[in-house]
Amino acid sequence: MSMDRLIENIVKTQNPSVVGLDPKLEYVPEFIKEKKFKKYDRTLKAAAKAILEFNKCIIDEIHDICPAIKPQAAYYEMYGYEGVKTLYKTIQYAKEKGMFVMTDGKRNDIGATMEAYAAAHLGLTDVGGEKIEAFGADALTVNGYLGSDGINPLLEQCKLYDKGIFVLVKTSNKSSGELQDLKIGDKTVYATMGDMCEKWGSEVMGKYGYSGVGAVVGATYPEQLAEMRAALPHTFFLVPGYGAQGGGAEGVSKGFDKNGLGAIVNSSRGVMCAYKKEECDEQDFAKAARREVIRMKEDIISYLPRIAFPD
Ligand SMILES: O=c1ccn([C@@H]2O[C@H](COP(=O)(O)O)[C@@H](O)[C@H]2O)c(=O)[nH]1
Repeated sequence: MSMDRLIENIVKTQNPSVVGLDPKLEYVPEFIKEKKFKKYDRTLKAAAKAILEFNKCIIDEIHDICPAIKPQAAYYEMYGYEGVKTLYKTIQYAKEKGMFVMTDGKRNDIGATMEAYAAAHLGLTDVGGEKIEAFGADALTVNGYLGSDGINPLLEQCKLYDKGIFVLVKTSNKSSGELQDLKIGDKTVYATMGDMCEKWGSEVMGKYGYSGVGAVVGATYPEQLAEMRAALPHTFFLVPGYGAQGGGAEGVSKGFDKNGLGAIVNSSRGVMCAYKKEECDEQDFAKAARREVIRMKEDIISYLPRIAFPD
């Protein structure tokens, strides 16, 4: 199962964190932008090329110490088809370097449309009998609130092509409680969605005790992370909200199990913009990203047992 590959990368790097590549053009150093503007003018193509160079430089610096990247599709779609091409190239580049790639697309729709999303992001697209990889991520974030019809097509692709999904359970944003904290009987909506993840995941169990169906639980809600960790023993957590959104290492430690596994913590702006925070030479942006990945890893693992495969 793809979550096994993620776990193996985490154990190898001893790092339970993922770098979010959400590259707004304003995060890209001037020297890269100027080079691309000179060649392509101020066009979407120039922006997309600048972002690709930015991403590749960061991946080159971190792939040996970081298990995964999480490109957020919105930041590529905003640059049109050129941006989408950069998303594809970023995914392929990171995979070539051995990183696990989770595309943050938060997709969902009715079953028939979901089959198309599943083929696009996780499986293969049928072109007159030829099966072709469209984007080729290892995992995709999804919205489970349409129920099983929207999840089953993804599970099919997960089984066929060794892929995974992360379902929104308790999101990191301030207003997440407006709906997710409401009660259905004596259970919250997010806990109900968590239970559904365990059920969906039972079809795609991996060898380390976690299934191919993960859950998104925000770093900004440590109590709920602890509650979900106890309630969902087979569900791996993607934990966004560390750093820029205020989540901290002690809080996120509640999402981990006794082997230091069970969760991976995301930081996007914190890593991409580390060079701005450090106020170092912008030519050093990728090295600053590496320093931030190391700082974040040390911060998180200081609250965890040594990361190891389960007995
Ligand atoms: O509940 C959620 C789900 C997804 N996200 C995404 O994670 C990153 C966070 O970026 P930072 O810069 O580290 O704050 C971003 O892609 C969000 O779309 C989330 O924040 N919360």
